[in-house]
Amino acid sequence: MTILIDQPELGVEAGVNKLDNADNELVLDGGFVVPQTNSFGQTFRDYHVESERQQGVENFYRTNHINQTSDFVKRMRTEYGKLNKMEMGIWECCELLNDVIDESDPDLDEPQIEHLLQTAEAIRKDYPNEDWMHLTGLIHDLGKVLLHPGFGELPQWAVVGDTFPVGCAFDKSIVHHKYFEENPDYHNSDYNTKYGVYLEGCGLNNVMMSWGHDDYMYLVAKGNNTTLPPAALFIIRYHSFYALHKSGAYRHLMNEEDTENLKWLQIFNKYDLYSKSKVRIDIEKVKPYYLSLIEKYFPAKLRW
Ligand SMILES: O[C@H]1[C@H](O)[C@@H](O)[C@H](O)[C@@H](O)[C@H]1O
Ligand SMILES: [Fe+2]
Ligand SMILES: [Fe+2]
Repeated sequence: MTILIDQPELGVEAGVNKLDNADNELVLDGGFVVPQTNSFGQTFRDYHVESERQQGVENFYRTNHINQTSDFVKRMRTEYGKLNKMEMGIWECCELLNDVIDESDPDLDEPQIEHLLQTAEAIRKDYPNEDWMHLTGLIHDLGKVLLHPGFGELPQWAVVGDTFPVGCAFDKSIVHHKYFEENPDYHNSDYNTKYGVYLEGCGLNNVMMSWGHDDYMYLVAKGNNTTLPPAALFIIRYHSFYALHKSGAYRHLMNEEDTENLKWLQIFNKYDLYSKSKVRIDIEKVKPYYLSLIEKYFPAKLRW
């Protein structure tokens, strides 16, 4: 059963379907107003502006780009696909993320649980009837538990940051692309062409993505027989694939189903990205609603 409770104020003005309001803030499909700047007063996803996080984020991408090889991804998918690391419920996992900070993110330095709820609540404001999207917002980053000791305490470069296909050429639109020059796959002629090991229109399901929280959470959701719709699984799996959903690269690998799902991902992305603000959510107040969604779409305990 889904419990309906009042949605707390998110601290944003109600808007209508228009592009700009008087303060030049982007207004999305409903009431959620996109802020112009992140918590640090900078524009979102600016990887070059001088800020307290810039150097750390750039170092992060350097190690990430050097180490994410086709071989590495194969090993990780096999190992973590076993889902034999832990047993726990979805909410338990949200709480585990309480002390995780993401070093790849120039826009956010808050505990992850805040980000999960901010995303979910922002979506709920504009899409009140799509409860599957609310839950997708809540769980999309849960794969970051890979950073925890119980999961082998993987390094940040193997868990967070934007993702990209391995096994074919790294697109120029990928953040800090120059660091791929130190990745062995960059010099491997099987892997460094436009198609690499893939065929035109083969479908993203057949493409190996750099290893991280997206693909892991996808494996967890699928392996535990979630009843969430395919679009939700697509969002979870590719939400960090900015080269695709923001820059339009790698479309030659997509099939028709991917094209349909991509529309939902692009809607989702606005809430994932622009809800990163200092707006606080009263966790205890919204918890009963999310527990009811978890019960609707997941078993009580999952294998991780
Ligand atoms: O730094 C961020 C963060 O790690 C997000 O969770 C991920 O989805 C983004 O793609 C990434 O750029
Ligand atoms: Fe993410
Ligand atoms: Fe996120």
